[in-house]
Order: sequence, then C-alpha cells, then structure tokens
Amino acid sequence: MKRKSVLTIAGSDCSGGAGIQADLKTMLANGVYGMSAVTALTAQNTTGVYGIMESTPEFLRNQLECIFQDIFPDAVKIGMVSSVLLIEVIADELVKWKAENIVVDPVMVATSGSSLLQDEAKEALESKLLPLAAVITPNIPEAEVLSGIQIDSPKKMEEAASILGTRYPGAVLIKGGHDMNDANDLLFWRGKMIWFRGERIDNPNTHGTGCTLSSAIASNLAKGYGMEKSIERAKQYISGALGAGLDLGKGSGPMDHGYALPAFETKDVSYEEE
Ligand SMILES: Nc1ncnc2c1ncn2[C@@H]1O[C@H](COP(=O)(O)OP(=O)(O)OP(=O)(O)O)[C@@H](O)[C@H]1O
Ligand SMILES: Cc1ncc(CO)c(N)n1
Repeated sequence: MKRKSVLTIAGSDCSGGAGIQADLKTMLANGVYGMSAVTALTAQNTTGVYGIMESTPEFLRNQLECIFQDIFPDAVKIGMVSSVLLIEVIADELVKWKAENIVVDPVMVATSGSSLLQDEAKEALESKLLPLAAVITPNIPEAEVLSGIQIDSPKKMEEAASILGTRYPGAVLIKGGHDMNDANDLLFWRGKMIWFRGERIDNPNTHGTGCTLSSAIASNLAKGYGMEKSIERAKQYISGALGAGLDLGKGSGPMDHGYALPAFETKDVSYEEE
C-alpha cells in the first residue's frame, strides 16, 4: 500500500506542542506519512524557550539527502530555521531535488515571545526560501516585518498580503490568530484576495498553532487538494484541535492534535483535575 508523504524541516520542541512534534502529529491526524529533518533542538515548554542547539549545516544536508533519496515527499513544510548556513543548505537541496508543494512558515518569534530567528538570517529567508514556496504563512507580526508596514486592520492585512504576493511567486496566507477579535486569515493568490473566516475559540492554549496550520496545509497539498481547499481544511482541523479544550502546562499549552483520531486506547484517557 502506498501513502502520500510530507517532510517537515523545522526545530524540535521538547514539550511536544510546536515544531517538529506538532508537525508529525498533524500529519498523522491528516492521513499522510510524516518525516522530519531537524534544524535545531530547542529546550522549551509552554512558558518559554530556554535553549537552542542548532544542527550543523552538514548534518542537516545529510538528513535531507537520506529523505529525498528514499521516500520522496509529496509536500515539504519549513518551520524554524534560524541561521544563514542552514537556510542555504535547505534552498540548495530543495532546488536540487525539485521538491514540490513547499509551505514556508517564516517562524521568527515563539508564542511565548522568544526569538527563533537570528537577525542576519531574516534576509536569507527572504531571498532564498520564500521564493521557493507554493505558499508562505506569516502571522501578523511576521507579515509586518516582511512587508515593512504596520498592520492594525483588515485593510492593512490586505495591503501587506498584496505587497508580499507581488514580491513572491507563490501564495501568501496572513494568519489572523494575533487579532484579538476573530481568527480570520487572508490569502492572496493569483491576484485574488480570499478571506478564510474562523470563529475565535476561547482557549488560551495556542502553543504551536502556526506550526500546526502550515503542516495541515502541506498535508492537504500532498493529498492533491488545491490551494484554497487545502487552507480551508487546515483551518477546520486547527479549529477542532483548539476547540477540543486540552489543558496542559503552566503557560500557553498545546492543542489536541489527535482530537479526530480513532485512538488505539479504548479507555477514556481525558480527565478533569479535582
Ligand atoms: N483562538 C483562536 N481561535 C481560532 N483560531 C485561531 C485562534 N488562534 C489562532 N487561530 C488560528 O490558528 C492559525 C495560526 O495562527 P496564528 O496567528 O496563531 O499563528 P502563529 O502566530 O504563527 O502561531 P505560533 O503561536 O505557533 O507562532 C490561524 O489559522 C489562526 O486563525
Ligand atoms: C521549534 C519551534 N518552532 C516553532 C515555534 C513557533 O511556535 C516554536 N515555539 N518552536
């Protein structure tokens, strides 16, 4: 039996809610075979990022070669890549292997406020990775940095999307999770603006929402859905994962990636604290 496969190139989150761990859980839940090339180990939890240890460029290349030579991914999601040399290796490998359906989440700052991108790497991200993407998925602060304009209204989101959509060949999805009123995301694609309306779910546990959305989009593209359908289904998935109301950790906790999975465990594994 064959299955569509997706590769994530991102950082590890030892607390399991974001990064590689969120990506692989999302891929499993969305019916694709997940693979990972680790760019960095992070020591983090729901309250913050306390350490980063990067992969060497050589070892990242080694991981990518192993993957592409063997199980060629139907889509690739790129998350945290914090240094210029790692960005160069990724761009080089993706071009060499003619990777398709590339989703770039330009991760700059974690939900907890910690920086995940070195200053000089921002330019490399812009010039080397964003041009390879079928879609880029900045949140509002990232879209402000990339477009150079301040975003304080839906009109400004449209302006930033159009600046980025004109600059890069792929689609641009600006995520509205940082808008406190609702959770509407804006897609600029092939000259059209398309709003994806999302009801804001009252849940403070949003660790890893960005990683999860981009992995769900990559999974859907791998399965052959078009761009709009892939985003629509990814939003449905993330709303379900947030709405499931998992509550773990002392800070902004993780979502329930497995909310829609038939689990092997038949006992009810959820419980309320006394
Ligand atoms: N409270 C919420 N209710 C419903 N949808 C939400 C909520 N918060 C975020 N989302 C959705 O989650 C997705 C990710 O958006 P967000 O802006 O949070 O990304 P991000 O900032 O990159 O995430 P991260 O916190 O992982 O860095 C978007 O589709 C957004 O609309
Ligand atoms: C490893 C990693 N990637 C991305 C994010 C952004 O949420 C995070 N917190 N950690």
